[in-house]
Amino acid sequence: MKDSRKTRSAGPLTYRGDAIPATTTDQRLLESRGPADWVHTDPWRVLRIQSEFVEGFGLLSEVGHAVSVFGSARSKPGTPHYELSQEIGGKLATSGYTVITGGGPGLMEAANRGAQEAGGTSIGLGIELPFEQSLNDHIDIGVTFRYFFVRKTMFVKYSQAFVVLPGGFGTMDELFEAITLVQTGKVTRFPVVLVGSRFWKGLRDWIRDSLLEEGTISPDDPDLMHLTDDADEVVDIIRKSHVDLARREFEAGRVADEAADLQAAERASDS
Ligand SMILES: C/C(=C\CNc1ncnc2c1ncn2[C@@H]1O[C@H](COP(=O)(O)O)[C@@H](O)[C@H]1O)CO
Repeated sequence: MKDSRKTRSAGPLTYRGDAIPATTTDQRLLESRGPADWVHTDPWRVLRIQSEFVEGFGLLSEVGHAVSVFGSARSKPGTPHYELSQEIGGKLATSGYTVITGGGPGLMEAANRGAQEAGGTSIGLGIELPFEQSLNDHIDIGVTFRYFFVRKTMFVKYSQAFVVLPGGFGTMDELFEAITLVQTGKVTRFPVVLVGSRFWKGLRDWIRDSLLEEGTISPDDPDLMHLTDDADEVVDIIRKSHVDLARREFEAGRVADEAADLQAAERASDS
């Protein structure tokens, strides 16, 4: 027999008779303005962190093959490193790679600028900092993160390679995070290319003379980083590794559309 009591739906829920709440969910949402201190609690932060992942994945998941370029926020236009970063951004773009940077000034801006001027896609993953700062003017797609660790996940997840130009603590942090992920096998798919042999020589020597000597790294570990001064070589290293990876994946039968990926990588390598 049909239930003749009054009925109320609340989303997927159905209430009948005395079970019907006095107010609707919307009414409660719109009317209540209780204490606001809960927005500064960790459970709320977890939701904000989650929403940053959602925004980042949503924005970047349809971006094609990409390379992240890191380097000093302080280098000025017209300096040799700025020009080299701009050239690298341009060459990556003409080779079909989207260029991703931290979206800030200096060598990030230079790489975005090079990519944009070459007609490629230029992405900036900015970070909220204690001082006022906006994304640089050479970005086609940008997002600003609250949390460094969420932003770092985006660089690694959506890049085919890391290119690291001279920089300060921020750049070192990005370099060593990438190298640690490669060393520990958390990522297997990308080369880390250091650009600027004069700048990086001291670090390379220290890695060999101190870390290797002390046995705190393995003999092969110094080779996890490529070193060059040449924009064309940066692109060559990345393409070769991309083709090798696509071939390995294809041979392992891992991804259904890897054949198309391999062809694309080989085409890029031939161009
Ligand atoms: C110092 C100034 C602005 C800083 N603005 C930044 N915006 C975006 N990303 C940044 C910024 N500063 C550091 N980063 C990240 O670290 C790397 C550069 O840091 P470094 O210490 O300068 O080497 C860079 O790759 C970013 O991802 C005002 O000019």
